Amino acid sequence: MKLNIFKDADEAIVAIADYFIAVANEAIQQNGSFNVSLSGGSSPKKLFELLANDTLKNKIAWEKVYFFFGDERYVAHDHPDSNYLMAYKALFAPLSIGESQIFKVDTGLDPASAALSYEKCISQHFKGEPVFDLVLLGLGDDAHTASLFPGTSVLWIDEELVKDVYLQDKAVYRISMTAPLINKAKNIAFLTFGNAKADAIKSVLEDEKDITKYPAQLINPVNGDLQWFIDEAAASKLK
Ligand SMILES: O=C(O)[C@H](O)[C@@H](O)[C@H](O)[C@H](O)COP(=O)(O)O
Repeated sequence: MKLNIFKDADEAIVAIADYFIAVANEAIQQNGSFNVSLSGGSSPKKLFELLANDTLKNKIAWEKVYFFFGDERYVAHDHPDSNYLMAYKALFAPLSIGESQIFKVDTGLDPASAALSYEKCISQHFKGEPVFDLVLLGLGDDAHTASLFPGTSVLWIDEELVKDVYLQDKAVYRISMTAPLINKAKNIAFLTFGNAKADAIKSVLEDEKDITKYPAQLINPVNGDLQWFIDEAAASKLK
């Protein structure tokens, strides 16, 4: 695991953008394509916008990139909370990414069927072992990642690749990749910044192992590389 600490969020975002480009080009050179799972929430928005800007957009052969989602809110794709919608506006539309390259969660199905359908979609795409070239992750201030939230049963899944997750406190469903799927990836990278994440990062990286309280501790690639891209504010509680 490599912990990269930057002065501020913008420096962390520039660094992870360069990392994204390097991983993408290595995958495309080796296998002819780049399979990436995008994180949701607000943290990655500026990363996506940076990758799509005039300076960086020509660094990757985007027609060889296939996009998946580490998790999705159980809402329509035009709902403001949709992770797909955020990525569409910040990345897919500016780069004119073809629909055939984007694998959305079918939130038109019931939650359990949406999860099963997404799992089948992933398995069919990889025609076997689903090994992402890169999984981008964020971290919640409660130490969740993707939709692996504290105290949820999805934390104990060791078979399924995708699961529906009911968040009782918010009375909403999420659809999430499971830790076993994420951990198959060749590269996993967290992008996390801001004071609000300092306690969670300290718990995940330095506190006792307790995945019920700190689900992001589940993230441990089987054979791949794990990197954190954080700013000094988020690192402020680390020893
Ligand atoms: O759908 C989501 O919300 C994400 O996948 C989630 O795991 C996110 O990465 C964290 O909650 C951090 O969210 P912020 O980046 O908004 O702080």
